[in-house]
Amino acid sequence: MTERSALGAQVAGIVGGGSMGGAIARGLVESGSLAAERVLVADHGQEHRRALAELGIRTFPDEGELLAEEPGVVVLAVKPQVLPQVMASVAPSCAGRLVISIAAGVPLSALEAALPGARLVRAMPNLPVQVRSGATVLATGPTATPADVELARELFLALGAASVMREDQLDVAGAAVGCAPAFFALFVDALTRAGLRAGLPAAGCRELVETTMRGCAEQLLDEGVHPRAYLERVTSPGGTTAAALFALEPALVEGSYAAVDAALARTRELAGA
Ligand SMILES: NC(=O)C1=CN([C@@H]2O[C@H](COP(=O)(O)OP(=O)(O)OC[C@H]3O[C@@H](n4cnc5c(N)ncnc54)[C@H](OP(=O)(O)O)[C@@H]3O)[C@@H](O)[C@H]2O)C=CC1
Ligand SMILES: O=C(O)[C@@H]1CCC=N1
Repeated sequence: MTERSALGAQVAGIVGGGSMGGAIARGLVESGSLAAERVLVADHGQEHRRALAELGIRTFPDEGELLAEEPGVVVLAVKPQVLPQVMASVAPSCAGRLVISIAAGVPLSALEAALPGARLVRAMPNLPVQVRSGATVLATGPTATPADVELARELFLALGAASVMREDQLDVAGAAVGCAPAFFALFVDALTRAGLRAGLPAAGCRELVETTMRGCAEQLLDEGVHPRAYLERVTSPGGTTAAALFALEPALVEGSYAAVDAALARTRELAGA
């Protein structure tokens, strides 16, 4: 446990136990990175609290009671729209503490203004952190020490991949990678519906698509093969995949560019809100 001892000795207090806060809490506990009693989660929702408490995680109905436990690391995992009021409430307890915000679009400058004296890191994770296959980008301001950055990186490394980048790159990562689980789920759903429409039986159609997606992701990662080279393995000259790609590629490429641009535009709106 030498490499993980810095994280393993911490108490992490997560404010917001919804989709992402809950996924981080579960990931930390289920990976064995933090003992369940070292993970504290505040959430308004009784159902969220009950599900997390089943894992042994200590839960609280609001951020005040959680902060009273003096966690070494505070993770702010509420929606950007409610973050200002949450920060106003936690500011006095966060001075001198490491605070990691995962809120999309809320810049370090806004966090610094709202949380004087806190040591601040921004993180942009994605949903597979819950199964320790997430991808997180971190950005830090002048208030965070090198040890803080290392601890934040260790925390998200326990949940998948984690890298430190500039803050503007973190925003792009949010648009391209933070949102990507929704893009992939949409593609699975669309392909399933296309298969059904063309005559596959409903039972099992989605499973075929999902199993294929998992297998492709494993091959791409395990072999380190470039996506274009992988695609060519499937594509016979004059064959069925070539015909399909001719139809799919323009829409998918254009749609992906437009999706990331739209997410980034919304990120910038939230930053100005
Ligand atoms: N979902 C994702 O894939 C990703 C999300 N993010 C960021 O994570 C943050 C959270 O998003 P997400 O998890 O999707 O949102 P959710 O709405 O699923 O979770 C937020 C939770 O926080 C609770 N909450 C709000 N205020 C408080 C409070 N003062 N005390 C305790 N609990 C509170 C909410 O309860 P209630 O609604 O009842 O008030 C809700 O259950 C956002 O800032 C988002 O930008 C970043 C990357 C990916
Ligand atoms: O939609 C959202 O606000 C969050 C941020 C990144 C992914 N989901």
